[in-house]
Amino acid sequence: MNYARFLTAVSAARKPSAIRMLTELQQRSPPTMISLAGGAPNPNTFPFLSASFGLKDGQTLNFDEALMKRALQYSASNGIPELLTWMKKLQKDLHNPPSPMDMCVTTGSQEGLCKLFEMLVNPGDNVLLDAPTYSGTLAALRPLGCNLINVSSDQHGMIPAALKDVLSRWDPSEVHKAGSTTPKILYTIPNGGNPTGASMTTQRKQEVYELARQYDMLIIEDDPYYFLQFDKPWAPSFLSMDVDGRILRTDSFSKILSSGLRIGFVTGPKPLVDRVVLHIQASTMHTSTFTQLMVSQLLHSWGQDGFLQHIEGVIEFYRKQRNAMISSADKWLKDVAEWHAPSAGMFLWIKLKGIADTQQLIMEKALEKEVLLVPGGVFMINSSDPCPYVRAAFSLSTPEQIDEAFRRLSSLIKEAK
Ligand SMILES: Cc1ncc(COP(=O)(O)O)c(CNc2cc3ccccc3n(O)c2=O)c1O
Repeated sequence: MNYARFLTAVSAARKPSAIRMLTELQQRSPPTMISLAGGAPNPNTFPFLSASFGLKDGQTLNFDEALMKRALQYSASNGIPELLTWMKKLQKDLHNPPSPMDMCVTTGSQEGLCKLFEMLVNPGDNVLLDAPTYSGTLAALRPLGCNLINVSSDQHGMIPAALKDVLSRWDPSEVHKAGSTTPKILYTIPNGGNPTGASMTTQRKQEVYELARQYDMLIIEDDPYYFLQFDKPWAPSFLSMDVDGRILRTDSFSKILSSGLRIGFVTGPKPLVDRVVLHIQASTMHTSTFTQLMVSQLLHSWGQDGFLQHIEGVIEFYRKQRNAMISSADKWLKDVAEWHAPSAGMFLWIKLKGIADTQQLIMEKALEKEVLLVPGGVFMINSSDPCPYVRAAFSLSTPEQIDEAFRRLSSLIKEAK
């Protein structure tokens, strides 16, 4: 594929940082190399000596003096090699991408999304996505001055017929013409969508991918809830069907290992991942070496089987939480609201009957009743559009708290009518 047409002028202008190149050259050099090049600080001056991390399975991870010095030092912009190697094998084993792919570590998938959008989206570009969608994505896209076009979706994700209808405004044979306004980017959250909890069927993914081929679009597959799919087999990803090299996938450890460690990944064609890394070089330089090493030590100690075994425990937790929320919704909300039980993720998308817009109800009445939810307008392309939905997360509250929260929500809906 020719990726040049997808890059913004800013991204195309990025050049490797000489200093970062030297750092990486030094890190690849034999120990006999004497370097007076890098402006890195001397770790012997750092006050930290060592660290050990107690794990819930009884194991301990240790940073001895030598490892601690490395953990506290600059590292490669695309990520530390041992973490990248482990993750590349996991991606290959889980998705078996049919075309060559590269990866880089990002500070959360939020950084990955932000850098992908800034690499690909020019002011005035038409960008396709299925709203309601993650508010962090809207926050990253809106300032870029692009035209966000909604593609209808339902509890099974983006509707291919709706995408076909939106794309019918353009002639696929003119996609590469200068000045073409045909969308180049499609963004979607394929599993346990935020805020809808929707998961895309395999059939729909295949149809959407074929339309992306027809109109030569890239697909950004934002998939932080991939490991929170409650049922097996896990749905095939867009990456697993990417015969052309048009998928840019963002993964995250936030929902399965830690959100505060800020570890995410971008997976995609090397020419595009390289552009993201050039941006990292000029912005954060790299994700924290310390947290990368901490996670890498854990993953190498667990192995892939241990990692997937941990995931099973996480899935069971969220399945129980989802079941508790659905049971409380059935008990308190069935006369005043509608919803679809999610098969992944941590969110329930609830439509309040007889309420045109939930903003005021949630931001005023619900607070009085001491129940906090997110009004649906937050997730819409036009946040001022009236939205009868609210997002409820079943990740943090106990089943008892969820039940009481829905009792409060039920009473305030009845009072609002
Ligand atoms: C679809 C989708 N894509 C990317 C991300 C970013 O995750 P990262 O890997 O941790 O950077 C997310 C995280 N979503 C949220 C985060 C959050 C953080 C503080 C407080 C509230 C938050 N709420 O509500 C969220 O939905 C997401 O849902």
